[in-house]
Parts: sequence; C-alpha cells; structure tokens
Amino acid sequence: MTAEGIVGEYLALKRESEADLLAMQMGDFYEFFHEDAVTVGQELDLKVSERSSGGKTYKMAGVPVDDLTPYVSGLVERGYRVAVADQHETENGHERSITRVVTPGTLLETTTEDAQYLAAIVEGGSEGRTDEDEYGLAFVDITTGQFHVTTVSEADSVLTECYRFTPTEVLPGPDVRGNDRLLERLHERVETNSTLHATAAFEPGRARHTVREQFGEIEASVGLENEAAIRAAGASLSYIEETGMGALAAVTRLQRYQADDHVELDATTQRNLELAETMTGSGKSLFETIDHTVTSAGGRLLKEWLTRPRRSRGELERRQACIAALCETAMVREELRELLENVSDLERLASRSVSGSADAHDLLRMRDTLALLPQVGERIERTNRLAGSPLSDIITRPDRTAAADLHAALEDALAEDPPQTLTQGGLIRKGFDDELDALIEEHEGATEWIETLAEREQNRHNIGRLTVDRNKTDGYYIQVPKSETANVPEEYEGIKTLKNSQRYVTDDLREHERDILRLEEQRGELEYELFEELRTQAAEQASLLQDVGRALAELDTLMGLAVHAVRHDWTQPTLTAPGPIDIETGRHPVVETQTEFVPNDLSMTEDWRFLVVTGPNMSGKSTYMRQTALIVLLAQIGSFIPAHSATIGLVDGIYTRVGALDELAQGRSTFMVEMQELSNILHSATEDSLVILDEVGRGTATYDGISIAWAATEYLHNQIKSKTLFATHYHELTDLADRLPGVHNVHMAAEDRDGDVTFLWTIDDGPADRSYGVHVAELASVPEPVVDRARTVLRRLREDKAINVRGGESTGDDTQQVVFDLGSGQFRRTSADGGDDASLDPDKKAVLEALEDINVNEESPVDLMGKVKHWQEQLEE
Ligand SMILES: Nc1ncnc2c1ncn2[C@@H]1O[C@H](COP(=O)(O)OP(=O)(O)OP(=O)(O)O)[C@@H](O)[C@H]1O
Repeated sequence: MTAEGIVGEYLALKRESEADLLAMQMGDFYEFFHEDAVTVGQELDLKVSERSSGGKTYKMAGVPVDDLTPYVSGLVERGYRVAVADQHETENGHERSITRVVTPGTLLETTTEDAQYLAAIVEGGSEGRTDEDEYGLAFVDITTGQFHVTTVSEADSVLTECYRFTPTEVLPGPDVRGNDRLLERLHERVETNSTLHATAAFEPGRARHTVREQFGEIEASVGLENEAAIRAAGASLSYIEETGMGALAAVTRLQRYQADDHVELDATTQRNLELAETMTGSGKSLFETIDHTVTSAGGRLLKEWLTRPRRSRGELERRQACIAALCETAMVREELRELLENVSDLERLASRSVSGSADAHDLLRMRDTLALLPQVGERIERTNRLAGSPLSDIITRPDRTAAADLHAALEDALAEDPPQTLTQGGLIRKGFDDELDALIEEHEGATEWIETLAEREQNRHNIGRLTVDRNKTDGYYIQVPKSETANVPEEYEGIKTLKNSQRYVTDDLREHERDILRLEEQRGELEYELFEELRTQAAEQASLLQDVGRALAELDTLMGLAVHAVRHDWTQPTLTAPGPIDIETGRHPVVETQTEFVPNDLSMTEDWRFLVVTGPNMSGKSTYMRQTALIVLLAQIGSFIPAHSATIGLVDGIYTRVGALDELAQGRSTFMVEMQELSNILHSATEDSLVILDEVGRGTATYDGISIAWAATEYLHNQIKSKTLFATHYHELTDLADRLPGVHNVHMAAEDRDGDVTFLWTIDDGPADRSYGVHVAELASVPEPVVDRARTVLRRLREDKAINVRGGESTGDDTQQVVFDLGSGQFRRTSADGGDDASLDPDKKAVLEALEDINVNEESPVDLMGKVKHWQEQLEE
C-alpha cells in the first residue's frame, strides 16, 4: 500500500473510532499520524518524524508493539480517549480494525494507586416525570470492581457525590446533556472528561436488561428499584462493556447506597477542609498527615473513608473497637504491618485477570498475597485482644478455604522466575502437567546437546576457541577464529565470514535447531494455554480476590489509624446520637504536627449552639473552627481524635464557608461564590449539622456584609438550629448573643502589653475587645510609616463612628457600645452589659419584647387582635 493509502486508512479508522487519538499497528510498531503524531510527541516526548510520499508530507510517530501499553496509559491519564487499531493476518495479506478504545474511566493499566471512577449521571425518575428533580448516579471503578449506585434529589447533591468519587470520566445521560449549569459546575469542581455514550444505553428497558445480565434479577439481588438509578447503572455497565477490554466481569457486585448513609460534605467543604489535597497545593492534607498505611489498597480505603464519613454509630464503633485493640497490641501490630508490606493490590489483580491482561508476575503476586492471609489471620487469632475485637470478623469475612485453594492452584502451576513475556514458555512449574514435562525434557535434552557441543567440537578437532551461539538471523552456529580455521573439518558448512572469525553450521546442528524451534514453539503454546487456564481460574474468583483485598485493606487502614493515634496521643471519642459536642483540649490534626500547638476546649449544646468567634487576625480563629470540623469528621470515620477526651453527638452533615481562593483565579466574583455557598448551607443544613462560617459577608460593602451575616445568624439559630461556629471581624455581631438564647460569644485570647501583642491561642468566653489588624500588618513588616499612619487613621475612624452615631455629641459614657441594628438598619447604642438602650421607655420595651417573642403562626387571629389592642393601650399610656 502506498504511504498515502496508509494515511487514508488511518484517517478513516480514526473517524470510525470517534476517539481523540488513534494508534494503528503497522508490523512491529503502532503509529500515530498527522496531528495525532504531534500531540503524542508533545505529551510523551516521543520523536516525531516527517515523511514525504507522492509530493505530500506527513508527520508520524511510532512505538514498538510491546511498549504500547505505557504510552496509551500516559495519554489516557492526560485525558485523551485513545483508539487502538490492530493488524490481523488474512488470506490476502493483512487488514486493520479498531480493537479497543481506551478512555479515562475505563483504563485498566493505570499508573496511579488512586481509585479511578467512571460516573454516569441521569436526570429524572419515571418517564415523563419532570416535575421534580431526581438524579440517578452510578460510580464504577473497573480497576478494583467497586460499583456504587445511588439517587439524589438535587443538583448540588450530584456535585457532592461526584466530588466524593472524583470520577476521571463522566457519562452524562441524554437528559443531563442540556443542563449546562450542572455540567459547568461539575467541571469546575472535578477534573474530568465528559463522554457522550449512546443514548439508547440510558433507556430504562435497555439499562434494566444490562444490569440484569450482570447481576441477575435486579430487585432480588441488589435492591435496585429506582429507575434513574437503574438507567445510570445500566449505561455505565454498557460503556465498560464497549471500552473496558473485557474488564466488565470484575464488577462482581453492585453496592446501593443512600446519600444519607454518609455525612453530607458538600464539594466546597471537602475542599475547604483539605481532606485529600490542600487548597493551595502546598502543605499537607489531612490524608497525607494521618496516612500510615503500607498498601495501596489501604491508602485508597482511607481516602474513601475521609471523603465518605459515616453516620451509622454501629459501624463507627466497630472501627473504633478495632483501633483500640490495635493501639494496645504494639508488637503484633508491627508484625502485621510488616506482613502487609508484602501485600499486592488484589482488587487490581482481579480486574487484570478478568480482562486477560495479568501476566505471570501478576499471578505470582496474587499467590504471595494469598499466602499471607492465613499468616495474618493466625496472628490476629492468637492474640486475645485482637481476636476478641471486630478485627476477627474482618479477617474471617473472605472465604479462607477458597483463598487457600486458589493459592494452592497458583503455587502448583507457576514457575518461580517466569519471563516477562507469555509466549516463550518458562511460565509453568515442572511436575504440573505431564505433557509439558515431556516437552520440557525433550527440549532440555536438545538444548543440552547444543550447550555441550562447543566442548565436544573443541576436543574433537583441536580448535581451542571454538564457540557455539545463536542469533536472530543466523540461528545456531559454530564460530571459529580465523587463526584456527585450518582445523575445521569438512562437514562444517561456512555461512558467514566476519572480520576475525568464520561461522559454520553442520547437518546435526541444523537438525537439533529444528527440534529446538519446534519444541520451543510447542512448549510456548502449551504453557500459554496452561497459563490462560490458570488466569481464568483466578478471574472466576474475582469476587473472592476482591473480598480478600478489601479485608487486608481495611486491616491496613485501621492499623494506620492506630499508629497515628499512638504516635500523636489521640483518644477514642464517645459517640452519641445527634446532640451535644464536647471536646476537651482538642487540637488541629494537621497543624499539631507542624507546630507547638495550644489545645482548646469546645462545648456545644442546644442552648449553646451558635458560637460567634472573634479575635485578632492570625489569632487562631480559623484553626479552632477547622479543628472542630476535622475532629467531628475523624470521629465519623471511626478514627481516634486529637483531644484529651470528647463526646461527639453524630452529625448528619458538615458545612463550611471559608475563603474562596481558587474561584478568584477562575475570574468569578468572590462575593458571588461566597453567597452561593452560604445559600447552599442555608438550604441543606439541618438541626443535626455542624456549620462553620468564616467571615461571611466580608466580600462586600461593610453594611451589606453585616446585614447578611446578621440575618444568616438569625436564620441558622432560629430556623435550622444547627451547631454553628461563626468567626467574624464584625464586632457588631457579638451583640447577637444578647438577643438569641443559643448564641454565645467566644474569642481567641491575646495579650496586649503596651502595644506588643502576643497571641495566646486559647479560646475564652465573651467577645474580643478590639481588632489587631494593624498589629498583623506590623508583623508582616509593612513599612513603619504606613503602620503608624494606619494606627492614627484607625483611632480617628473609631472616634468618628462614635461621634456620628451619638449625633455629634459625646455622652462621655464609656460603658456604651455602638452596634449596628438590622431591625432599624442603623447604628444604636447598647450598654456594655448587653442590655438595650437604657433610655428606652420600659413600657415600649415590654411591647417590643412581646412583639418579638410572638409566633404569628401559632396564634389564632382573635388572640392576635386582642394582643395588638393591649399593646396599643400600653403605648398610649
Ligand atoms: N491553637 C494554636 N496553637 C498554636 N498555633 C496556632 C493555634 N491556632 C492557630 N495557630 C497558628 O496561627 C496561625 C493563624 O491562625 P488562623 O489562620 O487560624 O488565624 P485567624 O484568627 O483565623 O486569622 P484571620 O482572622 O487573619 O483569618 C496559623 O498559621 C497557626 O499556625
């Protein structure tokens, strides 16, 4: 075929594949042409050459056939969908066709240890029902076989769940494709690729059929009855079938979950709390700080726990009991950790077996890991403290007999040191298969004849430096240095003359070579066949392998948490039904590892449910609030916590509103983002939630900011009743503590000695008395004249404000504070003890108070009229 013809074929296949890039096999190479060659060259530093043919030039880049996998993985991990066209021999030569399309969500040969989820998002439940939002979500990781399906009722929850799973590829259902707002927000939050999978795959009947094919009767086996969920599940499975290279069978079970199994952590909160990564990219995330796992599956599970904290007390107490037992058994724990260091990723090995990509080394790793299971079990079982804990359930959960059988099968069959390739033999142990043994014996006999040939010939013909060797072009040959060719016998047939030597073959050598080649081929084929049987046997046990992998991962994660607890003196919190949160000397889990940390207490009850946190800049307000959120979160993954002791009333959600650093970079108004986040919290939080607000309202004009902060506080306190920590520089807000029973002021203490401020990092009751912003400017080495001038301006401003509010005359009463009153939209005076303006007529005050206390919804119209009449009389008096 001409070069032009080849490029034409390439372009046609590329169109057919609908992929971003195409690798087309041409003999021993896979080639990329035109722009694809340029892209691959740039992304993977591959050499791009320019060829010309028929007056046209074209670019091409190629990789050897055996090296394709890492290149495809590299491209797919950069977000490309890569099609592969293989070459097949036919009667008239060869032809090429697309054999697979590798996509970010279905890449098996991933190079990272992280989970790799493909998500399908479907909107709407029953057909034609558009009145109400409902979304079906499916998340599937073919590298581990994990498959989670749920339904949620709001777009925000779609984002929350997507943020938990951070899918690398998303299949928006036909009804979601037009929802630009949702998709836009999704892409803002998660670095993912959207793929338009066939609309038909999302149809209810078709999707139901796909799910049934995979798992049997849906309702009975997986309890999946919601149509949106079935459509998402079916579509994702069909996509994997199309692109996942046979890995579909690794999806052995479907885990249906309810969004309320987990603590609600909206996307912003997951980021703000820096669970798996930090907001700025520097410093340490919570995961990095507490991760002491020794296996990749253990690390993955810890990440999963952190992003999906639980609400079930039973499950959390079970994990706590395991950690407690592991904390007390240091010796065995270290032994176990040493054992686990040799554990391979069984979930991944199961997927590779299922898809047929596992090689002999993969099966050896599988064998060695399975061998560790009884050892791990034995150590747990012989240690009373561990055997009496729920750890014994974890280790008995997988079918240990089946695991031992699979181990024995692998042990019997696999050779100890197999080659990297699967076609050259050397994979299977002697004694496993009679036919193979006979072949091996014959093969060994033939090779031995050749191996000893040189010695025999040297002696026979007295040629001291005669050697026998083999290469690709000449096959086996005898080589004699030119200085000794005089002794070469007649039966030697010369085949090549080199500079200093001569090569020969003999009839005998040819015959043995033929034998060896035949035997090698037969042996290679038979061994490959036997290996495939073994791999199929492993693939059939995918769900067992996943169970064992999961059990070892859980053990690893729990041990990691125990290690951290012991090293950092963490304690087991008492978990209760939603209610008070009491933390004695709590610390920030990340900051405490980086600096000398001053611990702080926290107590929140129904009557003490809203804390307004004030204090100078840099005094530790944010740290205090975040540490509270993180302690509650850690408690809800079942971990011990950085505190002397604590009682945690379990929460249903943790919501935070703190700085919006990265949105700024995306060019959106910070204030708009701030308000969207606030709005989400006010819509989603409940009485059982924990809400952290850091400086809400700061992004706009002061009075607007104060008004919003004030109104949000009232709403959270009165309507939602969540436990809330609110840090603010608006000292006006501290006045709310006097008006709302659940609101209390606390502040970060600082000592001011003649203008020299020292932060104490301790939390005290009551509001802070002043802001130390100018001091922080001084700390940051702002030039002295600016700092001095700022002090003067600040003093003047304070005075001016006081004068304005006082209507130009000083009352000379220092016990009065000036606060902003949202009711009137004006500043007003209060006495420092928090009472309202003392000058207000007591009768009027009584009317105002009665008016404030009244709940219009609970009073009958007649009673209301009576009360209004009574107030009028009171005011007239
Ligand atoms: N309890 C503590 N013990 C020791 N160091 C602390 C403590 N709390 C905070 N810090 C340190 O103080 C620094 C400032 O804390 P943080 O950011 O929480 O202050 P802030 O009051 O929220 O500041 P701003 O009002 O400017 O946002 C942190 O970098 C942290 O290292």
